[in-house]
Amino acid sequence: MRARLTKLFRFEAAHTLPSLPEGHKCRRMHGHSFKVEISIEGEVDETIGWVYDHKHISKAMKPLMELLDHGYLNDIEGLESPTIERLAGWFWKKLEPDLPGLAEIVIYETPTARCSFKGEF
Ligand SMILES: Nc1nc2c(c(=O)[nH]1)N=C([C@H](O)[C@H](O)COP(=O)(O)OP(=O)(O)OP(=O)(O)O)CN2
Ligand SMILES: [Zn+2]
Repeated sequence: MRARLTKLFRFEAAHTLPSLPEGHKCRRMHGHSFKVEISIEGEVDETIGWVYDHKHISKAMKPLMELLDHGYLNDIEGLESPTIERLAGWFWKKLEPDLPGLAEIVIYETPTARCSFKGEF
């Protein structure tokens, strides 16, 4: 049996989008309550009944959450122009080495806007 396992995280952060045209409201510094869904896929271990302990996802995310939460995203290496697309790619590169079967990352920037990414660079 194969299954997909998803863990949800959230962080608060400020950003600007400096590449946008002069006058665009997103060039002004502002903040979001970001939500991040990390999904892995794999075979379910027949004895234990899980793909792997979702604690592994939390452990891999901990240093990233500490870096991002209440931070200014533009100051973080690789996030100089922090759209949700860029954030999704950034999370993928950071997490892939530690999370076997990483399948999808979804970033919510507002209640109505999200980006999903499956590792296709
Ligand atoms: N493709 C993307 N488009 C936009 C991004 C992004 O990362 N990728 N980001 C932004 C800004 O961060 C902006 O702050 C988002 O806020 P807003 O435009 O107000 O978003 P809403 O979902 O609330 O927009 P409504 O259309 O008013 O519902 C902008 N675009
Ligand atoms: Zn924004």
